Amino acid sequence: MASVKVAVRVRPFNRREKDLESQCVVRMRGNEVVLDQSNSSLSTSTPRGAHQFQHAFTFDFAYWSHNTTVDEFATQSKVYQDLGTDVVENAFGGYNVCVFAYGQTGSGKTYTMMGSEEEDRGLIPRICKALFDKMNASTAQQSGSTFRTEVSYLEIYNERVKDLLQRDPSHSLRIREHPTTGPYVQNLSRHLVVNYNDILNLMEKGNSIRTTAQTNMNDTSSRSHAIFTITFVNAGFSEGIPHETVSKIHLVDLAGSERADSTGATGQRLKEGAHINKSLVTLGSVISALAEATPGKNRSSTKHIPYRDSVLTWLLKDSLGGNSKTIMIATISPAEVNASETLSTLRYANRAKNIINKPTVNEDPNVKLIRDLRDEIDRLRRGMSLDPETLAVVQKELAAKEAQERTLTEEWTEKWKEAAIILKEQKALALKRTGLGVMLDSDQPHLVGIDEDVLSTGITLYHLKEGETFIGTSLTNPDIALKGACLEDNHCRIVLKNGVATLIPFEDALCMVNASLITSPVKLSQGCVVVLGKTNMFRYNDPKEAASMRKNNDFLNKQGEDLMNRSLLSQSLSDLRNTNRALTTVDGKHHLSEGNIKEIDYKQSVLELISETGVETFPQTSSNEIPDNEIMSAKSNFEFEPKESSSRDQEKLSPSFGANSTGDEVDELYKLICHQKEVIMTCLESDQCDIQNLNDEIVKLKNMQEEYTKLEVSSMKKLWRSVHFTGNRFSDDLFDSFDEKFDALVEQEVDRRLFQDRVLKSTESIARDKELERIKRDQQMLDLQRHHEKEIYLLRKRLHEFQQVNSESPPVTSSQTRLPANISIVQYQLKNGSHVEYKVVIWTPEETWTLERRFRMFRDLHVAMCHKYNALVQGLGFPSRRLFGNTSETVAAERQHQLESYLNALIQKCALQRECPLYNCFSGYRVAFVKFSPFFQPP
Ligand SMILES: Nc1ncnc2c1ncn2[C@@H]1O[C@H](COP(=O)(O)OP(=O)(O)OP(=O)(O)O)[C@@H](O)[C@H]1O
Repeated sequence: MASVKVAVRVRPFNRREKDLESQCVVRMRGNEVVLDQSNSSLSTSTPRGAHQFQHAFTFDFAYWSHNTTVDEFATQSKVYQDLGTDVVENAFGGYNVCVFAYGQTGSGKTYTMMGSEEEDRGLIPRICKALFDKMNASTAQQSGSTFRTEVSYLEIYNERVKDLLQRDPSHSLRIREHPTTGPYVQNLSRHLVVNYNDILNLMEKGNSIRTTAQTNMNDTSSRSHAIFTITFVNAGFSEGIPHETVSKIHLVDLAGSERADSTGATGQRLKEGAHINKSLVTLGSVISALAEATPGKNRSSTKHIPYRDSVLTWLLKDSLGGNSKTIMIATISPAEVNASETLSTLRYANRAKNIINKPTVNEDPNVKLIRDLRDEIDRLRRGMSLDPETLAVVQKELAAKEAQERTLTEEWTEKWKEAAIILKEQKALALKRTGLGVMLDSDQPHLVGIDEDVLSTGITLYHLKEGETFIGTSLTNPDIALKGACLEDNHCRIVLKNGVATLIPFEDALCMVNASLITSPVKLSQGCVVVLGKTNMFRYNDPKEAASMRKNNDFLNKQGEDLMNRSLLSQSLSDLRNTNRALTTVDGKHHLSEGNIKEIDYKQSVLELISETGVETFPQTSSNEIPDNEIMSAKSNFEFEPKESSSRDQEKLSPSFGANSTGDEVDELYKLICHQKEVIMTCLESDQCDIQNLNDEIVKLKNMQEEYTKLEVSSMKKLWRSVHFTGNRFSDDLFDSFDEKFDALVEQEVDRRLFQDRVLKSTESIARDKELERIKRDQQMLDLQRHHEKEIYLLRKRLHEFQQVNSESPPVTSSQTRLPANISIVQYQLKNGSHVEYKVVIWTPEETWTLERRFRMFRDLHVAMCHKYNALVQGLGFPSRRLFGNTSETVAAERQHQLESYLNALIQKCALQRECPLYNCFSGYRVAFVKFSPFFQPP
């Protein structure tokens, strides 16, 4: 049994409270919180009278974060030390934990739970960091424990549950109740995380989706309850006894309780507020009901707990009065204006102190059974020495228990080992999104399967073990089981030692590394291509070697040629086996040349294609050439072993084979291909080359070329078949015809590659030119815009001077007052590595001055303006608050534009208001701006 721990935190005055010159009515003495409340600050229900009320409450912790000047000031770090460290300890101990922040809107819940900038991080990121630090320390000490951490993040908005970590969080999820583990959200995504950064990224992603809005009380008010859940598994052996615990850590940032009048909510905001209040009222009822329930008695029979009355309480059922160690943080405002809401929060928190939970260690049931059996065995062993009469019975029982314990331990150990391997591999693997693509990466040496089967759709990644990894067919039960042509049962092994992988082929096994046949051990290096048998192709990756090569620019010099060979994955698989001869190096660059391609034994692949029909083919040779004597022997085979033939087959053997309809089709197609190439070249050479159009034409050409190859191969197949089935003489005509077709195919292939090379180069240069052109155009536009802005102001200045000289000139109309200045944010800079400062230039007809302002100052300006000009400023698109990444380049660049537009829109809108110091301003701009807001005070 453990009661809910309750902490109270008071925040600094916010701008509204400062503007109202509110008094601080909260005091703290140790863990006691005192609220001094005069009748003026009481709610309307309080009786009138000139009394001063004092309310004192004692909590487990009281945090004074109102002003930094006093010693008791509680920082984010202090709050973490008191509350967060316990959360981490309990998670490691296998307990469920829940931390939730409750309080009036704008009282500091999100600040306490999430925090903001690096040094101001709140409880959730600090807990996550400590959790991983502890896991890493435990792994470094080789404690034998393995960990698995998963996170999920949801929000309850208008009583609907949304997944904050899904691409499309618009749908709402259903809540179900498991008979033993309690309520859960069906289909909520769970994400495996292996380090702190993974968690931060997910948190940032969720926070950016979370529903927030601006209210009078808070410029980024959370309009939903958010539950960040970490599921943490800790498994391993200690002193020969297995242990496995699972703990759930719920970190909850509730939406704020609010009064419609103080938040200024209407429409959607009012509806949200009603839902928020409803669930918080239910939370209050649950807390009251639990607090009133007598500890020790069966609560459900004595008091109904209305968990199901709201989604929030239903989901937090276990955390309130159930299996969890729970902490409540009540956040309050120090101001007199909020005294009645502060009192209600303190009463709420005071009640929560009385909730008694029943936390238990969430141990794997099998592990628990093993431990119980061990205790039982120890007890039986002790009994053996004491009572010789019952010895036989005890011995029998002991043997049975020991056997049961052994089996269970073995089973668990197996499961644990497997889980540890999977976890290790999962740790090594990372799935990253890169633009439209998804990149599967690993930090261990591995082979990536390149499947020759066009129907295969997945990617296979094989990690290499330290030591030996055997590769063969499934018959020998190797580490990597493959199938395919020319694969030996025991094909090869890869030895990984001190980060170096060596491929050792078994006798007669067909293994190639970078297209060279290997018969003795070969060291594998980053990017090399391994072919095992005829159809299994892999790329070897060694992430450490790749990193060091990247660092030393090795891939640009020393191993240039080798790496180019490796990059031949873009070539067809048959070619890849012959890459050594497919390229020549001239001036360090690689070129495909006709001669080289002739050397690629293209004939070999065509022969392979033909052989698919089951027709005898020329035997293969290691040099991939077809020696004349082999052809002669094939010829004689056909001559001396005649086979029966049909008259249809006979027809096909006609010497005029090349002139049949297929031949015409081929010729026609060839012409079309030539024409298509013309089309593409014309498109490339034109100034208006449209890339999309070009791509379509290239696809057409590719299809034609494929069709051409297909037709040629099929005509050759027919030829072969006719020779085979008729047993006819292998005439010189036929042989020439066959040879001719080979040549045509080879020529076509050479042509295709040269053309492809040419198109590629032209496309790249077009794309580059277009990009440069675009950048130049943008720059010119920008310069022009700046120039115009300057000119407009000079003209306005002259107009103004003219008006002053000529006092009879007509008064300025309000439409002329619209733009008293123009504001540009010309650059931003990272200061002291901790925050970004934006350089703001204010151009007025009189003068120009420059300011350096950080984001926080813009926000203060916005809050002040909202307060002063209200609805006018609300919709101006002030950039939303980011919890993390404020110092990142992307966020700063994005904000630069947003803030610039915001400032210009702000002065445009406000300058039209009579009460605004910029209204009808035609001189003394600087003074008017400073009066408008101290933000514009020149340095
Ligand atoms: N302890 C604190 N120290 C400094 N600033 C604080 C503190 N607590 C809150 N603030 C500031 O007060 C403002 C409101 O805080 P926050 O957004 O955390 O309130 P909230 O209770 O989460 O509000 P809501 O319920 O509307 O979401 C923020 O600008 C925040 O930076």
